[in-house]
Amino acid sequence: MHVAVGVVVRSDGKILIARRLRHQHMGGCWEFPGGKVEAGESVQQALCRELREEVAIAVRTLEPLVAIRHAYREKTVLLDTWQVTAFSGQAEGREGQEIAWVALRALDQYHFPDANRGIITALKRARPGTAHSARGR
Ligand SMILES: Nc1nc2c([nH]c(=O)n2[C@@H]2O[C@H](COP(=O)(O)OP(=O)(O)OP(=O)(O)O)[C@@H](O)[C@H]2O)c(=O)[nH]1
Ligand SMILES: [Mg+2]
Repeated sequence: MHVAVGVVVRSDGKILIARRLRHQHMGGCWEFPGGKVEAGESVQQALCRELREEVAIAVRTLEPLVAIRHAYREKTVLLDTWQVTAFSGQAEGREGQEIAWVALRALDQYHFPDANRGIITALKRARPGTAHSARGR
């Protein structure tokens, strides 16, 4: 399962996380917002759509962070993860989910699915790069 995942970074450096709903896979865990890439969609398009649907933000620029393949007992996911370096809108949990803005060093205090370990490691290593436009992809 190909999943578009967004690490949304605010100007103060804090990162957007959301809490998965009880009935979902990994319910109760915190996540970086995102969702499945649908047929005919690029990963960037999926990411823009999911962030609008789930947390009401419009992506302006993004850059690749890391892709993590992880096998859960029930399924294997490819977390195609992008850093969102500019966006507009006020984040809110559009599906009734809790959201939080947290500092990178505070992420360890939240419980994420096992697959996310590699994302957090990559994030800690990440250096500012060249932002790619979200348009025209
Ligand atoms: N969005 C997101 N999904 C993650 C993360 N970590 C992780 O293991 N996943 C897994 O990736 C899979 C797909 O993500 P999703 O459930 O958000 O997909 P979606 O928004 O299209 O869901 P839907 O089927 O309710 O419409 C889930 O099995 C989820 O548990 C993460 O940080 N963010
Ligand atoms: Mg989702």
